[in-house]
Amino acid sequence: MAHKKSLEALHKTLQDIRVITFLDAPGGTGKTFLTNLLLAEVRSKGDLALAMASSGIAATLLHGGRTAHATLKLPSDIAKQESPVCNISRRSSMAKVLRSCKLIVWDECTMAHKKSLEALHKTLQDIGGNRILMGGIILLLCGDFRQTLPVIPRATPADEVNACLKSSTLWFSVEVVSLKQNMRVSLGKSGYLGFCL
Ligand SMILES: Nc1ncnc2c1ncn2[C@@H]1O[C@H](COP(=O)(O)OP(=O)(O)OP(=O)(O)O)[C@@H](O)[C@H]1O
Repeated sequence: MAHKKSLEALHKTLQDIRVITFLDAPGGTGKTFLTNLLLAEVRSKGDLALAMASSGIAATLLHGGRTAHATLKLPSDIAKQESPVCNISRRSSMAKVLRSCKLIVWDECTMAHKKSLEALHKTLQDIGGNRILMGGIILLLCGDFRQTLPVIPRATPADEVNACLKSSTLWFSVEVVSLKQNMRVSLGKSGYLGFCL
């Protein structure tokens, strides 16, 4: 299997609650395929796995996926707030879901504002009543920084870089796993491979 090594590396980092795993995957390298495999693995054991994405279209590709804004109830003016949190109270049903969740997958995370990740971190700590990274819940971020960075209206490139996840203090806790083989091209016709390269 083409993803054997990446899957092993992912399994290893996903065991460690002291790190956030980032699946670095250029287009066509099988990120959606692998993510759905992991979601199915967790759910097949009867555990809860949440799937979300920064954009609606990416969310539709994940099994049971929803947008990050809808799932986490992120404030719409998150960039303007000093220290935002998700609009999820400790006693809400969503807090219950998050408390019993084994894995959270966030696809196209590179489009998210760094404050969204920080808001999730603070909210999970609050809900879990602890000071552990992400409240002790395993988080898998997926995306490709070579594609779209956060969209900040009327911003300079510097503002965009400053808003991106890599500028967050939480990025020091991120372990990167990379996918390199383009599965879409290698599985397709050789003519298409020539066209792409
Ligand atoms: N390990 C695999 N074995 C067989 N087919 C695979 C494997 N990984 C990916 N594929 C196939 O390769 C194609 C691209 O995979 P996928 O859509 O998961 O890539 P992606 O990284 O999410 O791409 P994009 O970022 O463009 O959405 C799909 O048709 C998928 O079924």
